[in-house]
Amino acid sequence: MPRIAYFGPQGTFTEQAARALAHPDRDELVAADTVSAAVAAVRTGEADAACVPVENSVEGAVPATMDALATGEPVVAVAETVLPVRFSVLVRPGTRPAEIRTVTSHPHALAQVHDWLATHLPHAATVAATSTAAAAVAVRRGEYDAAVTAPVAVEHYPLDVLATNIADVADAATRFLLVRRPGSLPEPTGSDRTSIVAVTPDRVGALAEMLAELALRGINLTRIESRPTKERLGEYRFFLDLIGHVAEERVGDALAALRRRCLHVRFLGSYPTAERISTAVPAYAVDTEFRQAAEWLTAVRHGETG
Ligand SMILES: O=C(O)C(=O)C[C@]1(C(=O)O)C=C[C@@H](O)C=C1
Repeated sequence: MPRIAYFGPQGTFTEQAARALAHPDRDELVAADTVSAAVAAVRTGEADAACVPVENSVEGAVPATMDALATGEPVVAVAETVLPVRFSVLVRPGTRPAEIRTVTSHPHALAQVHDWLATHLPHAATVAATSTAAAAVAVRRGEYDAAVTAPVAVEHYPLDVLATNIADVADAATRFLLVRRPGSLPEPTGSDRTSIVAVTPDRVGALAEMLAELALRGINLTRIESRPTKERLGEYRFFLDLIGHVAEERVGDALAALRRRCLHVRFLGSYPTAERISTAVPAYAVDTEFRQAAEWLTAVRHGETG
C-alpha cells in the first residue's frame, strides 16, 4: 500500500490536504512530526510521497518546506491542493477565558489570528508549537492553556472548543504540495505549475536577467521568494513558481536559459494547478511557434534562406 507521510500529528491542516491528494482506498497516511521528517521519509524510501504546506495567503512561504526541498536528495512535486484556513481555539474542559495565560500554535496559525487574540485574549502570551495539532497535544498535557488549531483537531484531542471558525482574514488559504522521489512527470494538463530553485551569481542585473528570460518567453511567474543559502552572508536561493509545464517549449527553453545563467538550478516539479489557473500564452510563445522557429533555423543552417 503506498504510504504518504504528512506534516502531523493527526489533526493538522496538512493531514486534511494529504487526504484530499491521496487515493482514499489505496494510500496509507502516516504522520511525521516536522516538515523535514516528512520529506526525509520520502528520501529514505520509508514513504512513497510526502504532503507539506508550501505557502499561505496571509503569512507567506513556509520556510521549513523551502529548506527541505532546496537541499538534500532531490524530490519533486507531483500535485498541489489549496485549502481554506479557519481556526478553532481549544482548551481543557472547564477553562474560563479569564484563566488563559498562554496560547500555543504553529507560527503561521498564530499570525492568522493575531487580531482575534488581541481582542479576545489580550493578556495571553503566544508560544510557538511545531504544528497546530502539536499545540493541541501540548494543551492536553497541561503545558499551555489554549491551542489555535484546525477545526478537525477536536476530533482527535478531547478538548473544549472556546471559539471556532476564526480568522483575521476571511478568505485565507494555504497551498500544499505532494512530493515524491524523481521519476516520470505528471502529464501536462493545460493548467500546470512548475517550481524551481535557482542561485544567481553575485553581479549587477543577475536577478533581472533571470526574470527577463521568463518574461521574454511569455511565462507568468506566480511566486518568487528568497532564502539564504546558509553558506555565506548575502547569498540567496530564489524559489520560483511559474505557470506552464516543463514539457512545453517555452518553459523548457526558459529553464535551459536559467541553467546557463545561474550558479545552480534545481527542478522541483511540474504539476497541475489546484485552481485551474488559466494559461494565457502569448501567440509568439506557443509550442507551434517554437517548433516552426526551430525548423526555420535548421533550414537556414543548411543554406536555405527560410
Ligand atoms: O500546523 C498545521 O496544521 C499545518 O498544517 C501547518 C500550517 C502552515 O504551515 O501554514 C498549515 C496551514 C495553516 O496556515 C497553519 C499551519
